[in-house]
Amino acid sequence: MDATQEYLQRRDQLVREDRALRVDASRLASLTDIEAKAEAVVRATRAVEADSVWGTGKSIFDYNPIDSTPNVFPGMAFLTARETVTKTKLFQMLNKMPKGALLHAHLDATVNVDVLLKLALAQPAMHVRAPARLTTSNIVATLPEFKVLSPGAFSTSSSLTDSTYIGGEWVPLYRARETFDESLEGPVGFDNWVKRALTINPSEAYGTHDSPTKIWAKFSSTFLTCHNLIYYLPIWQQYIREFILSSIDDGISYVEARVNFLYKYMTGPDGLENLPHREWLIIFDRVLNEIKAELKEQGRQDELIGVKLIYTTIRFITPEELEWYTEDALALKQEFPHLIAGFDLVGHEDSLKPLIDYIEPLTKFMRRREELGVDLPFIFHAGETLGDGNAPDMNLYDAILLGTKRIGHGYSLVKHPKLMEICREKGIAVEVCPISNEILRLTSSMPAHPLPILVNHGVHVSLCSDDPAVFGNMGLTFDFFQVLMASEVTGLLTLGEFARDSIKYSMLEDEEKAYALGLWEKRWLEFLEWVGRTGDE
Ligand SMILES: O=c1[nH]cnc2c1ncn2[C@@H]1O[C@H](CO)[C@@H](O)[C@H]1O
Repeated sequence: MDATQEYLQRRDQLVREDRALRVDASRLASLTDIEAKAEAVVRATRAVEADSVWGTGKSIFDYNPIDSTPNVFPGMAFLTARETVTKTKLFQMLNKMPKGALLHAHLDATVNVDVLLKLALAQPAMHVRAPARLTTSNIVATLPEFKVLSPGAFSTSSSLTDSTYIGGEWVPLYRARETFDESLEGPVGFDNWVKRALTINPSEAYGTHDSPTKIWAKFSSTFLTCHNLIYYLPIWQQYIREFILSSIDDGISYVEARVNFLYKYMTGPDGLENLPHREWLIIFDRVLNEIKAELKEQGRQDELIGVKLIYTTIRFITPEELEWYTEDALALKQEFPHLIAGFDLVGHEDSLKPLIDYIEPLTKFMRRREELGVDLPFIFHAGETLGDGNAPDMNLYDAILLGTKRIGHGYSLVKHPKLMEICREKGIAVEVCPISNEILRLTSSMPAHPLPILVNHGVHVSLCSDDPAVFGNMGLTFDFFQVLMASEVTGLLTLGEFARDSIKYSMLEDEEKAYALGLWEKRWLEFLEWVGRTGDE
């Protein structure tokens, strides 16, 4: 062997050793022909598009002081890349991939805003108002407010833009849209006004609100605005249906969705806000069963394993108030054991209460769980921060000590070698939300995201969309795409490993899990074969 050959061998060996802990290491060690072929097709497609779609075609020696061509690169900021992404061959391939489970999504932000608006417009009881008549000069600075009024109390007011509109008056939603003034672009202008309030746009994320705290102010306002649209039973039941069906369309076969139980009641068909949490679950169960029955009729029952809910409330409540919620969650779990998967506290970690502030009610909850023999695990958000040793970063220690089954986000986990080791040993997977982290300004783009650090340390992850209606990353294809573009080590088979892990680290019972994995493996194999064939075309 000559010196070069020997060097190359040592080089290969070092790379292998360095990558030995990776979550995909054992799978990559021996590939079937089908796996190897699909992997090669995806890598080749990515390489071509890295140039043809995401390249600038310029060398670093081509300096032009007034260059204004757009700044494109693989894994670039999602909101400016989105349209281009959807046109790529790679995206179209990934769209067909069986994704496994979606383990981290806040139900309030899971239905496309166009669809939500359409559902709301069909409800005569849904009203909208603004603090003053809307004009070209105030519309951008004004947020809509929605409310369901009781049948006897419908408003006769007809326009938000007419000179007769008195600020604060309710207008039926569909009428406010029909009468929206031409100077504000009529009904289309109305739709855009509502949609702007429910989503984050690129100029906010990358311009005016380019810091975690500023973008969270916008982000929080989207939840306040959409609440009254969603938590009206006639809409809610259609909303859930839409969420489940659109997830199936994206190749997701199982979901654990976080539901915000902060508000104690939802508005019923009579316009009264009086439906308690258990009614929500009764409806949820009904919608889920209807969908399962329809799928079965169509011979598609294998496309949906199920949907479970993670009980959440928000980290601004007092520790005393938390006791009400933990008791509520325990009661719901006892009544609907098949529907409730876990318990979590959500909201902006940087500014709200850390887990340690709730340690009394949380340990009391653990005792109560034991007494009642109820299996209701913690699945905590923790470490969704840029901080190092600050309160949200310290949430990671508490989440782990409290026995969390998974970690939501865990963005700062890579700073903690001991905690990563514990995650590895105890099988605590991290719900990584790549696009969410980028839009909420923790990372400027995907190449700067810490995901490869977790993967290289052998910490298991599942990729998640978090709040797709607000970010525009509906389904899981966008998150899988961004991750694939941002690493040369990660390939299709790594994505497959993430999908497999999303089922393995779900809260499904052992038997359900084995069944779900079996179905996924079957679809995965068909998908790999299909990808391979596209390489022959
Ligand atoms: O990424 C996140 N981290 C923490 N909390 C979140 C995130 N996305 C949404 N919510 C919280 O979930 C509630 C709706 O269910 C919202 O109030 C929002 O604050």
